[in-house]
Amino acid sequence: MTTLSPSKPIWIYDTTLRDGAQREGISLSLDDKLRIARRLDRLGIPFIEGGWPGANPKDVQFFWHLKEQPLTQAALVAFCSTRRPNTKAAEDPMLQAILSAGTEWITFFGKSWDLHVTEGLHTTLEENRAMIADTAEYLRSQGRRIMYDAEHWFDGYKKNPHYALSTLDAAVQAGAEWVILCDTNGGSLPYEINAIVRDVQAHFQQQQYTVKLGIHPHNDSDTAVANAIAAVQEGAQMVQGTINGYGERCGNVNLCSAIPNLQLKLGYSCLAEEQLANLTETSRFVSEVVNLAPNHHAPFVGRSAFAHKGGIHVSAVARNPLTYEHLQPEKIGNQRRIVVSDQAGLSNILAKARSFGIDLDKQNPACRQILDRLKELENQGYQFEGAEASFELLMRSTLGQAQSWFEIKGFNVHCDMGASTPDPTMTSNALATIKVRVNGRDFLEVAEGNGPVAALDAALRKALVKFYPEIGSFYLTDYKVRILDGTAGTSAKTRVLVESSDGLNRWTTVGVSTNILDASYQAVVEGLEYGLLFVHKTQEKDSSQSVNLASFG
Ligand SMILES: CC(=O)SCCNC(=O)CCNC(=O)[C@H](O)C(C)(C)COP(=O)(O)OP(=O)(O)OC[C@H]1O[C@@H](n2cnc3c(N)ncnc32)[C@H](O)[C@@H]1OP(=O)(O)O
Ligand SMILES: CC(=O)C(=O)O
Repeated sequence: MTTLSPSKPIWIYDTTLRDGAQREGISLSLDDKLRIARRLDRLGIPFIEGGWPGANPKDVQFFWHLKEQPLTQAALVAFCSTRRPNTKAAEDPMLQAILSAGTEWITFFGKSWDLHVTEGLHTTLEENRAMIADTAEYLRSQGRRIMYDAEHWFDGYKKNPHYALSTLDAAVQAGAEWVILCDTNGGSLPYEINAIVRDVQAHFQQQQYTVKLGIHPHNDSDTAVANAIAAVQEGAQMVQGTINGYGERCGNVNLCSAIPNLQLKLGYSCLAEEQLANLTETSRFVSEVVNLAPNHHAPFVGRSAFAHKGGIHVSAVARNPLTYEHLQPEKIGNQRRIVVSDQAGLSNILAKARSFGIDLDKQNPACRQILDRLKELENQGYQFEGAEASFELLMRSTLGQAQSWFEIKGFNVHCDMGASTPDPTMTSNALATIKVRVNGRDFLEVAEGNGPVAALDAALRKALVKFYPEIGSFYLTDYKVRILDGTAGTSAKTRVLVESSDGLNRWTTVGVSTNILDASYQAVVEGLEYGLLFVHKTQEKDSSQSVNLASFG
């Protein structure tokens, strides 16, 4: 079991695999669930809720897999509801399925709000209390440890505090070790959380309960993180939430924000310090597995969370990062980024040069030339913040450091779009001819493609791969087109962003023209040039390292 520092421990309970999977657009396979569980286990999350065994075959298999090959640190938790009204807990098939999952811990949820009891469950207030107590007692009698999720706690308490508190009494007196107050509809604001958690603490003290308290906020009012913090400040010791805030409707509390706020700002202990530095990677891993694009602007873990764009900011951050950063990005495994755009100043150029391994000094007049060229091109429609490879090529060419790998002497693309009903078996409808000069000699190449850009790209590679075999491993991973002046109709200027890869690294280049083919051509050519530059830079670095090592040998 995970051990936390004794100073102000907060138990993090992850429900990405259950409540997170209730988000529209997420559909996890068994393998996805297992991969996420193991990653959260490595991160040191103490409680991982795996799902609702019995609700679907996948969740049954998930618990079965983890029974065979258990997690190493975390306690795996099975989730379910109370028994059905007017039945016996021992005869409830759903509770039998939960027990078969074989976990030490079980979380079950019950109704706190009288409206839900009478209108949702269609039963009496008394029977609902009995359902809670019987479920806890039965699961306890089977040797399990119990957490009780008080569904709709805050709404229920606001409407009928006396009845709501009596449902908690039922759970605690029947042996629940934790009571978790759920803001199920996500409508509460932090001041309400403060006041209500304080009332619950007072009630528990009066009853001399030793049960521990947790919070499970949803984000419908965009205050889930603030609500979790408010509850913790009133004495809650557990936060139930999800990675990246995934969850039904607007999501659950985002653990990637709650954890660093609690730990780095308020001095609570949620994760081991060295594990906190894996939070960014975990956030991105989970977004990859659930197949949702990461939110670049997410606080703490987003790609842009520490990205500086304005020249004034970059200049100050270069002197002292505290000027525009609320904490050190490395603490949660993120990193500072400097973005180049028409909002840049010389400081952005210098910072970028450093990151490219280019030795550049503010006194060098080329520095201002690069900045002016950047602003002029951005004014024409280029966008370098999303195309850093093109910016490195621009910088090197202004500094006279560009290597001439090849020169395009001309190209021609022919598209055959004549057929009124396209033949689905036809893989090619475009033909590109290109003349390229390499090492002082001209070469003519022809290639087909299923579109003009594909044909041009194929012809170019065919001409170059003889000289630069590494080009054989480059491929296009993304192609984006944006119309820059929408009112100009089909004669509008277009910006094309091309992302290329060598299987390990990715880089993006940009082209702008009123002719979409010309814009694509610029971006594709720069993609190949940058790929060659990158491969050669890496080889030089590797060989200089081996020379250094040899000199130590
Ligand atoms: C706040 C939360 O996030 S709670 C978790 C919500 N998550 C899910 O619902 C996902 C998993 N759910 C499921 O797979 C299914 O809904 C199941 C297997 C649980 C139940 O399926 P079904 O038997 O077909 O019932 P259905 O989904 O239509 O309705 C839910 C039933 O649970 C009952 N129920 C709701 N809350 C509770 C509770 N706390 N205790 C006992 N029963 C409850 C409802 O009254 C309803 O009963 P009814 O069938 O007698 O009308
Ligand atoms: C239990 C739960 O997920 C909720 O009330 O939101």
